[in-house]
Amino acid sequence: MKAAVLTVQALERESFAPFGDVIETEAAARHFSINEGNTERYHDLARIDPGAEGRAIVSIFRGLPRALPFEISMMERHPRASQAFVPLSGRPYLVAVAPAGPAPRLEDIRVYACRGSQGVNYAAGVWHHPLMALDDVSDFLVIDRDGPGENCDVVQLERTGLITKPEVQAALGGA
Ligand SMILES: NC(=O)N[C@@H](O)C(=O)O
Ligand code: NI
Repeated sequence: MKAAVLTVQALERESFAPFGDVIETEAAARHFSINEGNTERYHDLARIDPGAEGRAIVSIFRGLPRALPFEISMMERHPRASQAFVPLSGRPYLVAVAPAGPAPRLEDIRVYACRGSQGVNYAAGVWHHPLMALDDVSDFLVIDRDGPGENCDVVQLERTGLITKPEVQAALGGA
């Protein structure tokens, strides 16, 4: 069956809330001045959850750019813990997510175009596609879990979806 073209939307806090957190200054519920006024603290932006017996770890993922159009044919989840991606290279990237729970169908998937100033934190169990960098090799600071037990389930989609360049450009505002 031919892959269906997926709608791409701009990442913002409210619409992403069912899947986790957006890590950006605009998403801060609280921010306040520290260091004698030299620094503004955008406070508590994401719920980092290493799960029972887990330890939160910090890594850097160096992702090769995905060529567009890109076919979404699988999704994964980390049932035991959250996983956060914060872009370090300042470039846009893509996120595809579906609610935690049963294996996602194509119609359950939401695709977001993320600016290089926006990070995401997937709540534990939220289905997502592995890192989708765009345009050039890009680094991401990743906060997720180390610990006992398997923490990555993968599913193949019965119907695949296509992420196209026009959809991505429209969501990024032509950026
Ligand atoms: N495998 C791995 O650590 N990366 C994925 O979890 C991902 O979401 O990119
Ligand atoms: Ni992951």
